[in-house]
Amino acid sequence: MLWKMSNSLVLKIISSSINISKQAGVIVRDVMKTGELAVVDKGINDLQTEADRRAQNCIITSLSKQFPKIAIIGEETLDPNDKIDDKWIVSTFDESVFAHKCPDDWLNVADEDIVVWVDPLDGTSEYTQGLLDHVTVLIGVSVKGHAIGGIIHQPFYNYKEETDYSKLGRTIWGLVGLGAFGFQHKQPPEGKVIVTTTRSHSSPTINAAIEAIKPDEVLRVGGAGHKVLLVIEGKAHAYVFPSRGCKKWDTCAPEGVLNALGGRLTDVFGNDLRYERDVNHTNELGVLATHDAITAHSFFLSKFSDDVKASLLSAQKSN
Ligand SMILES: O=P(O)(O)O[C@H]1[C@H](O)[C@@H](O)[C@H](OP(=O)(O)O)[C@@H](O)[C@H]1O
Ligand SMILES: [Mg+2]
Ligand SMILES: [Mg+2]
Ligand SMILES: [Mg+2]
Repeated sequence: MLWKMSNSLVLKIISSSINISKQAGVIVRDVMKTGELAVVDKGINDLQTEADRRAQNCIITSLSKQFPKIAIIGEETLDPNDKIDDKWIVSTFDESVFAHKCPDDWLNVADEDIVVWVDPLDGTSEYTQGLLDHVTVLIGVSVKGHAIGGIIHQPFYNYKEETDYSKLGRTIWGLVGLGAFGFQHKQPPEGKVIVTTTRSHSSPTINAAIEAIKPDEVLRVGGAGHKVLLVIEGKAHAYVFPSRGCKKWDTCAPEGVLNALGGRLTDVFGNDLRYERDVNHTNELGVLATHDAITAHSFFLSKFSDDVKASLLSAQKSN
């Protein structure tokens, strides 16, 4: 098979990132096992633990060794003298990815058009509180500013049933043109509206926006990756976050997976998020993610009032 002989750069990045995300997941579980989280307060309601630091080091070192010419942006600012253990550097590929033919759009992508966005541990606050299924490792791939694929690794998946730490975890990945793998894609229930939103960064604007939707159920959970998992597994129709605060490394991988499945992630005005290397890291105009790019997305967009939009614009101006 010809494509096996010449795997594209994009497929190689996805394939390598799957194995890297699993190693980051091992690190995240191991730090939790030691109980020594070494928490650093980065700001209001914004924590960093030893697991965030070690996992980012593992991901960025591994990716940049394999792909020295692409841009890689991670959430954490690390001490450059912090060297990592060689055993954490991943140089293998998930071969199952190469069983797929690379979609034509990604066959000839140049290194300089790629930016990989890394959130080594999404849901840090929930991690410190023992809400372990809210935690994900996110590696998102963007091409010319668009999220086209990503990996969402959930290191503690099944932790309530499985007591053997080494058997925990699952890895979901997707690429536009191929679809998404590693989970059961389900449509949310018809005849009712379920939204997922923040549990720890609520505000009057967010609450007003949710009330306007008149949902039957609101799932208040942590983690951007986790909320998008709820959407793609049919547990929620939409992830609604009309507020600043969520960053490009929170949204790139989930958006890549959603895009691969026919869903959509935009700001509250319906504009695509941009992922070029020099963009503002903050998603200033909020986030809306839905399971269906056309009908559901327009439905939820139509529920954002002028007041909600004005509040985001004025917060953007004052920053
Ligand atoms: O990677 P961390 O810092 O844990 O990422 C944060 C997000 O930045 C933040 O938007 C999420 O907020 P909500 O859960 O309140 O939506 C937070 O859970 C983490 O994912
Ligand atoms: Mg953080
Ligand atoms: Mg995050
Ligand atoms: Mg993080």
